[in-house]
Amino acid sequence: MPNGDALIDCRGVTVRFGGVTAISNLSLSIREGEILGIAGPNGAGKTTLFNVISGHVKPVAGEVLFAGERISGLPPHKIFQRGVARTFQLADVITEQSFYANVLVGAHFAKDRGLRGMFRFGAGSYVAADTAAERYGLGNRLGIRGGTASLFERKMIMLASAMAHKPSVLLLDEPVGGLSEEESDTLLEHVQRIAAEGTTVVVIEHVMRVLTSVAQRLVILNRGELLFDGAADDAREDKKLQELYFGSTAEV
Ligand SMILES: Nc1ncnc2c1ncn2[C@@H]1O[C@H](COP(=O)(O)OP(=O)(O)OP(=O)(O)O)[C@@H](O)[C@H]1O
Repeated sequence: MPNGDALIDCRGVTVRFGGVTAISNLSLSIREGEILGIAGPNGAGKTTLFNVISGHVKPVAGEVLFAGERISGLPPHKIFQRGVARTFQLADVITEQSFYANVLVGAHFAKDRGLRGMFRFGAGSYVAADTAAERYGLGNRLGIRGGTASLFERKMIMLASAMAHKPSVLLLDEPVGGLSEEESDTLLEHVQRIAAEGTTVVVIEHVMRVLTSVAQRLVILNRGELLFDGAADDAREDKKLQELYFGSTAEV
């Protein structure tokens, strides 16, 4: 359960791409232990927000704090090593390497091993990769080449490698997009378990009924600004949202 402390604090974050303002002076706290859902129409700035938190995009103004320390400005691998892991909207794997090697890479680079340790997989990485591969249902396909993985398998490989060293925060960018109902349910069960075991989870998802089935709190972005921040149950009652979001293109 959330204990209410802000684990990630975005303060006045602005991101621009040329003339496009993707995020505009956004302040948002992600509380320790919660599952936070993020929704919003196409181009609202959801993925950009993840990119700022994970260090893939630098804000032109504002800052991001993790556990009270500024992480904006750090490179992505340093932020990952601090305990902020993520998955990507496009489920990508190393196609020429096995399922196992893909997970092992995540397990290895989740820790800062210094210059010498960086080039050698140690026992700790293997143990973490073994455990994560088993946990995320990859145990009987470890030797298979990544390039042959189905969409669901690619998503599970990404999840296993993000989770191998039990990060404090997991950012999931449209984790169930393209999956069958059964595959979505399996993935969402993993998400619930990850949260129950103490990792703070942030999920971007378009389909509101998927989002409200896992998230206690919802943030809705529109044109880079915060449109709603509150209990998932209250989102449907919000008049502004009904007009701008539920009434238009969003699948409910
Ligand atoms: N690397 C980039 N270069 C230029 N413009 C970008 C870049 N990344 C995002 N944008 C623009 O920033 C805005 C926000 O994009 P973002 O991908 O964050 O939205 P989103 O809410 O995740 O959308 P979707 O639901 O379609 O994934 C959009 O106008 C997008 O075109």
